Amino acid sequence: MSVTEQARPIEVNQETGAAEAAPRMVIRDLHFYYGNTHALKGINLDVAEKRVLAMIGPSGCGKSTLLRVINRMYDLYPGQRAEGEVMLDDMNIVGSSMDLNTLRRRVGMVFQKPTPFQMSIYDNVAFGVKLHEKLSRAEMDERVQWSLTRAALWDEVKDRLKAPATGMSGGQQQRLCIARSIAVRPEVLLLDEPTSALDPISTLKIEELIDELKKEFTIVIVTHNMQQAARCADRVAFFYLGELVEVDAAATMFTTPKERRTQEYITGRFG
Ligand SMILES: Nc1ncnc2c1ncn2[C@@H]1O[C@H](COP(=O)(O)OP(=O)(O)OP(=O)(O)O)[C@@H](O)[C@H]1O
Repeated sequence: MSVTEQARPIEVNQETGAAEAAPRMVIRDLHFYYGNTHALKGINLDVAEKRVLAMIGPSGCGKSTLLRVINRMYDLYPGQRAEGEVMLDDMNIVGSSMDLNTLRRRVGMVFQKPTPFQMSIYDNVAFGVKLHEKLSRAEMDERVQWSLTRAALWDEVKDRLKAPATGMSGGQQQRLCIARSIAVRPEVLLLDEPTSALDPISTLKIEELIDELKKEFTIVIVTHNMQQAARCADRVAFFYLGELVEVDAAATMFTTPKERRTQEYITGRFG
């Protein structure tokens, strides 16, 4: 039996005995190298469907690297390589069998700093959709509205869809980037410190949005903010020096972590 097959059974919560959500993505024995730097060391992790998984850990522990592997962004850089499995259905993202266009449609990514394109609000959202689908004008209008509504932005921008996206506030730009990502209807949404450049009110809006989005999408968020992880995540994974130290339900992780290093990190003793 392969390691992937072993991972398939639905997890059971040890305390309640209830079945957890089935894994949408299954990561097995994943290693990543930047040249000679061994940045991820044998990661095993299930990402449950329509749940929020937060990845936490001190700077340099490999959180962003893991997101980059899931989206195969390292493909562009010679000298960077991944070994192991990141299974989405029966496709290994790390292998070259999944074509990059398909991967980008199925797995969306939002970065730390808002990165709107130099085009109108409407075109920002429609851009990725045009690459993957042939929609009529009316269908595209509907998709743009659907995405902006889900990103909690529609009411703020519906009267200025043709205005340049660069004229929006930082918080609005970040919600636009989320709208752009979900417009292609990905299965998994990766958020790399999505609120670190935002003010508290915009941060709160994005956190509320994450709570809504998980009804339809599987979400992985990297955050340095423990309160944010506690507020948004169903499960939390703690990384240290390229290893996954511990993963558990958010409530358990922040009250009774099993490992001393986790305890020290979440109580602010290092990192
Ligand atoms: N382009 C690169 N070339 C070489 N080493 C890199 C590169 N990017 C990251 N690393 C190394 O890989 C390790 C993991 O880095 P990564 O950026 O994934 O950490 P992180 O946990 O996301 O950190 P942060 O919280 O500061 O963003 C670190 O040791 C880092 O120095």
